[in-house]
Amino acid sequence: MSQLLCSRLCVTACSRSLSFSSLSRKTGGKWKLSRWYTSHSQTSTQPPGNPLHRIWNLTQRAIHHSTSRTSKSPGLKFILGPAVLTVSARLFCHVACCEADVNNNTPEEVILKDSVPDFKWHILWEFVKPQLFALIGAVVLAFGAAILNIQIPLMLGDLVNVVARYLREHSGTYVNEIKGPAMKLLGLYAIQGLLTTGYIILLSRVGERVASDMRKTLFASLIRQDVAFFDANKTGQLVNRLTADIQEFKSSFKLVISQGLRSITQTVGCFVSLYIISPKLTGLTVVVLPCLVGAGALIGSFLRKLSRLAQEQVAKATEVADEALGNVRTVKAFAMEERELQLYAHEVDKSCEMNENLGGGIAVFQGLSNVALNCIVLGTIFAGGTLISSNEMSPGDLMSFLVASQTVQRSLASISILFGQVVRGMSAGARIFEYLSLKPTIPLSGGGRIPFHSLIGRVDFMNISFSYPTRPGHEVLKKFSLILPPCKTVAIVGESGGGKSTVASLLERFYDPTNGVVMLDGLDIRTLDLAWLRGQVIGFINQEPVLFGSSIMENIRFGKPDATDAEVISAAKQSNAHRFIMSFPDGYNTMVGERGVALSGGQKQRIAIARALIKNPSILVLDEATSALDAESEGVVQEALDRATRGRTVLIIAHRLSTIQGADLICVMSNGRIVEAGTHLELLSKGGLYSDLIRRQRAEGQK
Ligand SMILES: Nc1ncnc2c1ncn2[C@@H]1O[C@H](COP(=O)(O)OP(=O)(O)OP(=O)(O)O)[C@@H](O)[C@H]1O
Repeated sequence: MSQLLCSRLCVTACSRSLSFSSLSRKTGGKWKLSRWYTSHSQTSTQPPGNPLHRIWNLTQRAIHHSTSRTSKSPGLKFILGPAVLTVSARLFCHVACCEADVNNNTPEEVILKDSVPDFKWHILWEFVKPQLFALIGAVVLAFGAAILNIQIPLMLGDLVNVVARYLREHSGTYVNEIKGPAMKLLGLYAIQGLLTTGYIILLSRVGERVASDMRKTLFASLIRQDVAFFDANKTGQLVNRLTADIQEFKSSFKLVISQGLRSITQTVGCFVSLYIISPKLTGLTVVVLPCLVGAGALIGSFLRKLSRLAQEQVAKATEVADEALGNVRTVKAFAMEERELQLYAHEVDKSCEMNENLGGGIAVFQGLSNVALNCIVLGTIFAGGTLISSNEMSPGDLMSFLVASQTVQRSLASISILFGQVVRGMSAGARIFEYLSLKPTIPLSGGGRIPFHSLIGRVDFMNISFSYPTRPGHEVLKKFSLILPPCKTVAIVGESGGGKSTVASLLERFYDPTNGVVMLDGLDIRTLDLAWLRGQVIGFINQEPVLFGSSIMENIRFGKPDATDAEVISAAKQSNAHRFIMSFPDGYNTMVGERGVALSGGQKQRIAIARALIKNPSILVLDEATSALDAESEGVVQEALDRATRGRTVLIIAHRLSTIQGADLICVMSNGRIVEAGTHLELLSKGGLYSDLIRRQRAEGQK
């Protein structure tokens, strides 16, 4: 907001200067010029008859004296001060505006919030390399546009000098006099327009291509990470890298090339122009500059602090609402609506108060900026007029100084905004690159072998010890050993948290054991091709199957991307899904909704079974596949599972003991170890943990 205001004022001041010259051409008279300027000052921001008006008249008289060469100027010392303000106070306003960039994080905030990893230039280079020609083109065009921008103030000065000469000498016709420099200027504007269009087109092409390459590479890198990586990193955070961070990086990248290059070139170039026009004014500017930057930084940091506090308060209020709405059933069950309402209202009131304070701060700041901006323009005209009257400057020089100083101010303001943007962009880039250079500890491809012989399907867990990487101190499996004989069904039961699902995860090679080996047909699974192992050997069905938001056909085909429609239908028939699928109007083309919301639990489970069966796996892992279903659904799904498990090595992780009584081997797990093993009848006759579990479940079932 404050920046907007500043730019508006900057544009106003600039357009005043430009219109000043153009009107002088149109009217051809100095007093008309003054009337125009005075009336504009009055109608836009100044009350009539204010001191500004008087200063302008004095300046105008000085110009008049200068052109008629009849009088001497007042002392230079009285006028240099205001002129210096032209550049420096505008800079002050811009710096303060940037500091008070209340809607964005400032560099310091970004640095404090995240511990930013190193920015890896070589990774950026890999993305930029394919776009190098377009990028060089954009840089050259942007540079050209900036160089022309340095020329424009000087040419405007020439134009004003022509007007002034005409006023003085009245030689030739006005149009003839002005035609040459005006046409040159027009030509310059046209070329600058073309260069600007060209570099923006090229730059946005480069930016978009770099960003889309980055997105694809980042997604590829993320999706290939192992499961442990996803245990340690929140999904929201990862999605943020793909969206917000890449967007931020792209904006910064484009801004640095366009605005950065242009602003630096213009600042240096226009400073040289300012020095050539008036070394004294320029010298004083350089002296005053640091004080104003300091003052701007102080005001800015105060406003920034207010803004941060207000934002934190808004976040607190949102948190309260989020929690209440997210747990609305609990809130209602305890009749706590009123209490939640009060909590929310309290936080919202606090945030309102803080935002009002911030608004007040910004308003005072903007008021000061406004006054400063107007004073500066007037100061320059006053000072410039005095210099003109002492023959140290021509009216054209004054024009050039005004426009060049405005260009410097705008460029410096852009650079200070840019600095924040560069820090934000580099932090975003560093976070993206951090994930790009990650290597998965269990790579999907990487030289693993595919056995030549057809699989027998024997699995050996040999002396396995395992801790999850996110909890290295907590040993989940302790010297765990188990054999899954080929084409037999082995069930694991036991207390919650005993490590049953962990066994299945190790077979899928979601994790590697800390000690011990998992063997498939006598081969260490770490030596096998992982994509083959997961894609063709092992079928996995868990308690809450996750479907993708596409059609039923596509969801089943997820198990085997090259499967024909006939194969999909056959898998659906095996899993008892065909009939219900055909009862939908769109059949296999029915969309299942996000995460399968448009289907019942039993229907989703049968589609998941079809998805696992379509790849005809030698080994099937069922992790509590029926425990979330009601009795009726369980019957249909169980029937499908019985059919699916025939002729395969099956590992069942079970809660409901009724579903595994027919298993060839039942293992009871406790505290990361197998404590009992045998058939259902053998274990019952032992009267140990298993019969306890059965007794408890029967008792619960009778309640
Ligand atoms: N991704 C993980 N990261 C860290 N610890 C985990 C992770 N998954 C499971 N654990 C821990 O490992 C232990 C065994 O969990 P596991 O899921 O294998 O038990 P379970 O026997 O299948 O339990 P349940 O029957 O309740 O599903 C538990 O203490 C659990 O907290």
